[in-house]
Amino acid sequence: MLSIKGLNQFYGGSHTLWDIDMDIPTGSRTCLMGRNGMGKTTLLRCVMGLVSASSGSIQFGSDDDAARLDLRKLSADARASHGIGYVPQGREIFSQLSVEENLRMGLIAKRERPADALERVYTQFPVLKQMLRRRGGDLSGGQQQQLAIGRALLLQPRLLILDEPCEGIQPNIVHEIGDLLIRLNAETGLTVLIVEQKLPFARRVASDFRILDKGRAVAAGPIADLSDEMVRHHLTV
Ligand SMILES: Nc1ncnc2c1ncn2[C@@H]1O[C@H](COP(=O)(O)OP(=O)(O)OP(=O)(O)O)[C@@H](O)[C@H]1O
Repeated sequence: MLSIKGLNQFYGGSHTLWDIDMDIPTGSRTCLMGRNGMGKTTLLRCVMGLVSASSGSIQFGSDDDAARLDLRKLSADARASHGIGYVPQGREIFSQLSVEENLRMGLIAKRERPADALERVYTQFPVLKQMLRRRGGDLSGGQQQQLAIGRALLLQPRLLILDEPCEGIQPNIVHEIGDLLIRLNAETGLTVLIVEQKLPFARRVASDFRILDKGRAVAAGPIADLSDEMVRHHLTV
């Protein structure tokens, strides 16, 4: 679904991502892990076109898709409309806009009737329907996260990328978000790429893991192969 090869990225003179090779299989729920500051958000932002890579390739499309897209040639907007949904770290809800207005911001590139797309999201997140007129800033952290995920799902992505969606959210909502990702993946085949530092969540929700350490991809495999040794070496603070 996503194939990254030889990717390097710099912030000014600071070399942040080093020769990253990483495959995200179609239909997987892959958890990108690593300690703080190791480059996880930067890698997601390279995929979304929000920071530019200095070299390497990022290909997107089904594994048997002859017409795979070279994402580095597309603008950030075009990447979203080609089927990549993104829930950024910190959610980026417009706090002065209503829930409905926040959702409509996700529909800008949509050809389908907005009402149908919105109804689909309300079915997945009934709490959003009850709160349509509330301001985004008045929602709890968990409700804001559901709003951010709902907004990303409006364009019916094939790949959903989430950056630490459970940060600052109460445990029962964290559990619900995990259930939602598992259900969407099972029912619609949505491929999920998630940055998450909480091990129990990763072990419950992910099918696969990838680890970044000091800007390098150092370990990968099915989540069942994530060993205590890898955790100690690359993840424990
Ligand atoms: N806009 C920026 N300009 C300069 N340096 C940056 C910028 N954003 C991040 N960095 C640096 O790049 C490195 C990787 O940061 P990044 O946020 O990608 O890591 P991360 O693994 O997502 O960390 P966290 O878990 O804390 O979000 C860090 O050293 C960080 O300080």
